[in-house]
Amino acid sequence: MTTAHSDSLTVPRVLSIAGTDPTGGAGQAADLKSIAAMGGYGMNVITAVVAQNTTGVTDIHTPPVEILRAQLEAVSSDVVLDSVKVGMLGSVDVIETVRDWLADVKPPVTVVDPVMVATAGGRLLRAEAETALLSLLPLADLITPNLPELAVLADAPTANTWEEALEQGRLVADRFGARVLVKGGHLVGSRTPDALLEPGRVEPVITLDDPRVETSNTHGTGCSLSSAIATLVARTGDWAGAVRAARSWLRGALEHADSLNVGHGNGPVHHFHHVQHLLGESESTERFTDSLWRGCAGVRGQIDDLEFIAQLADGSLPSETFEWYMDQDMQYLDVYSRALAALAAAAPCETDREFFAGGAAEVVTVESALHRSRLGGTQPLPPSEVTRTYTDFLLAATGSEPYAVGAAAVLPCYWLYAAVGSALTEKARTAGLDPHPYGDWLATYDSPDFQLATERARDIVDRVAKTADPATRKRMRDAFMRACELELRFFAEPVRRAGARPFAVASTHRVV
Ligand SMILES: Nc1ncnc2c1ncn2[C@@H]1O[C@H](COP(=O)(O)OP(=O)(O)O)[C@@H](O)[C@H]1O
Ligand SMILES: Cc1ncc(COP(=O)(O)OP(=O)(O)O)c(N)n1
Repeated sequence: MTTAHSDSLTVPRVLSIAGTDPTGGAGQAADLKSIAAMGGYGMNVITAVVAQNTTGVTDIHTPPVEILRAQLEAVSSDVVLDSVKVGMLGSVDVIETVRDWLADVKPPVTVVDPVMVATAGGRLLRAEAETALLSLLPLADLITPNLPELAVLADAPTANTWEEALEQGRLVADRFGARVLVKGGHLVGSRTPDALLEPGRVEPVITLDDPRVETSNTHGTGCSLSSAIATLVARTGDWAGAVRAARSWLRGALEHADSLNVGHGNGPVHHFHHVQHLLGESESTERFTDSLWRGCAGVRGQIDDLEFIAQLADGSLPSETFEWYMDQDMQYLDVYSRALAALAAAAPCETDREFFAGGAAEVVTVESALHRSRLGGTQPLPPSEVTRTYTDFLLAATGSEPYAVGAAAVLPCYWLYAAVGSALTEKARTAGLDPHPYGDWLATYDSPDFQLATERARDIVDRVAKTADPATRKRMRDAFMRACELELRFFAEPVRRAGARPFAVASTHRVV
């Protein structure tokens, strides 16, 4: 067949004739995504309804050929087809119906992926249909078999080396008078070569060879590649260029496959990895901690609205309420210092170790000094239920959870205090209170040193999140949110308690 393309063909109309995959990684779903990803307009005719997922095929229903013929007729009687990609056919009847339709319609581009077996397991072409498939292949412009399929077409054992694969490819191209894309995805080794062969020609038109992408999420790569080529060649007529561009796109899809988190077996590739940045939340631009900060916006709003915060800002907070808060905060900080020391011990690098060890010491010396000077050397009250819950959580997160989760758990104590410190200082300045009754407390958290420490804590969480697996990132997110909620309760507790019963005033503190 010839390739009739037009330079003005900006959105090629591409028909996929294929089976289904309800998990969306292979077959008709992969074809439509790949066609769209390559800028084509995708359409599809279903050959078989396949019960499959990322772990294998469990059942196949083949609709009557009358409905297949009716689908083919419906689309080709209405739409001009610029390209057709043929995938799973399954049975002799289906093959013959599609073959007769192709012979009748003569699409300008026909790419046949001779689907036989799903890599995850399960036959997709009945054994007795293999011979019938051979009768359809002369209608193809390009055949894209994987190595086991190539062996069936070449009537030979599956190739173990690239040279053997090329030899079989030449034979198949000559036998069917069609281009063959020999694909090395099933070769053992660190590279994945592909070569485009033409009938009557010994040397490949083009050979492309890259290191294998380290991922087990390769479900549907063959379907995706063949429909991408079918789309690109319809636009340009350049087979070698289409193979090169489709392969390069597929490589990106494989590199981003692990980010999808679909299924428990060999998951799909990320067909739209190249446009992810248009969603405004690309992995490359948004910091992990930015998404955490957005996630705790509700809690931050509740903190801002607390009476405790409003009264701290305008200086109207009763001194005994502030002293009770300081008492609990001192107890909290003693534990927080131990949590930071645990992170220092678990830190994977010197920079983190130095940061958390320094933080542990700083909490004891600077912040506790502020508290002690305010409380005048009194013995602490029993910790409130909120204080105990928060400190127990921190010790568990930094003592028994992975380092990444512990680092996320201690971050709110830096970040929320830095935010509250700056906002309150600003409000206090606006209120014109000089001296402010709690000015020394505000200055501690608004100080450049504390703001810088907060930035460094964020950097650490962002860095460890980059290499964390999705499950750990979720635990980091959960730990961060839990700590934010406990911060809210911690800030709310002094006023809530003051309203609940008379205050245990400073005189109840025992002198050290
Ligand atoms: N891990 C991988 N890294 C890079 N390219 C791969 C990888 N696995 C498959 N490919 C490429 O995906 C395409 C389809 O591969 P293949 O596995 O041979 O076909 P099929 O999916 O039909 O079994 C080929 O271009 C192949 O080189
Ligand atoms: C309906 C359907 N068609 C084809 C396949 C095979 O997909 P393929 O892209 O060849 O790759 P694997 O996922 O099998 O490696 C399928 N599974 N389902």
